Amino acid sequence: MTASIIDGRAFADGLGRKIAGSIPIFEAYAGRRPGLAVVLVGTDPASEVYVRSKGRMARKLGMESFEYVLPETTTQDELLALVARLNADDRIDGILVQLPLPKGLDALAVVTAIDPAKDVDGLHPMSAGMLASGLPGMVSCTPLGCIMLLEATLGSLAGRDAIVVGRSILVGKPMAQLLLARDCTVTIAHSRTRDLPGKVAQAEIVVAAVGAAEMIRGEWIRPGATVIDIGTSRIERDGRKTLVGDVDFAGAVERAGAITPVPGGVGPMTIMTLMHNAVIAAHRRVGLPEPTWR
Ligand SMILES: NC(=O)C1=CN([C@@H]2O[C@H](COP(=O)(O)OP(=O)(O)OC[C@H]3O[C@@H](n4cnc5c(N)ncnc54)[C@H](OP(=O)(O)O)[C@@H]3O)[C@@H](O)[C@H]2O)C=CC1
Ligand SMILES: Nc1nc(=O)c2c([nH]1)NC[C@@H]1CN(c3ccc(C(=O)N[C@@H](CCC(=O)O)C(=O)O)cc3)C=[N+]21
Repeated sequence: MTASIIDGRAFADGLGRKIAGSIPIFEAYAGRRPGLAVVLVGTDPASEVYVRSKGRMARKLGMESFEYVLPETTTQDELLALVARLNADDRIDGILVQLPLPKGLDALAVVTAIDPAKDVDGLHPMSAGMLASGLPGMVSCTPLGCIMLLEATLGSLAGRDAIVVGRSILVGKPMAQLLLARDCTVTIAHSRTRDLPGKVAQAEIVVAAVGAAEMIRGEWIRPGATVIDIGTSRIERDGRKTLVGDVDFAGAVERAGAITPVPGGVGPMTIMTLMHNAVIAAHRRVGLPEPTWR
């Protein structure tokens, strides 16, 4: 069996067209465009690329983009002051603080300072609690994009056995919550999990969010399973730098029913679901009914 490839880029393009279509309607009502603020502290080159592409996409869809690049030496108080200013700024509907932060800065304290109504990353404890309670809060972009890809591939997820490898606040935990809310039976694996290969082998849905290049081997995959690869690692292969996922793609593609590639799978969806969340937040903030794009 050779897996079908889940084309995250094409799916993201389609979602982007729908989001762009809703923005003139918002603008006519609110008298402004939805605004997204992205904050980057320090000069990590990969983060700079992502922050720039987020700003570019926001403008392309017709939103207003506010980008803040702060020096590595920024203090906790300075960062909190910026967050407070963004919270108070009515032109801004969504705030994303790119993680990880430089050493010495307390990410949880910064994230907790964000107005939950503007928490487009779904990182605030209030957002996590809303998700766990089944209430309409902001849902972390990456897991949201993965759910959209899974439902587009499989239809209903109800009753399926799913494993999420990784339990971070940004990715693994909200991913597991979203699968649970769609009536999957969910296993959450992490660095202390025993017999990961055996547990992966039972799953009809495998979501990998570890950050370890190709650690999930093709032989582990249950034949016909749907594989969503969130990980992105830059490695050197045959003397060239390449971007690979957490899944051994070449092996898994021989067994899976469907699989996301890296690049071109979850990554482009993450950027688009960030736009999605910013536009949803904008509608909620001005009291407009939320558009439904699915
Ligand atoms: N494509 C995209 O849009 C995005 C990609 N990413 C990528 O996804 C990956 C994960 O990101 P993130 O969740 O933030 O990373 P974290 O480092 O915060 O979390 C990694 C998780 O993997 C677990 N883990 C580590 N080693 C193993 C192992 N050997 N076996 C099983 N589990 C293990 C850790 O377990 P423990 O809790 O026990 O330490 C932890 O829960 C990264 O590569 C990141 O770059 C992230 C966001 C968006
Ligand atoms: N607060 C916060 N929220 C995040 O969502 C967040 C973050 N911090 N820190 C870093 C991770 C990583 N992340 C990615 C986004 C897009 C691609 C992406 O577009 N990848 C392309 C490839 C891009 C390339 O070639 O480098 C793809 O997979 O096709 C990847 C990774 C968001 N993250």
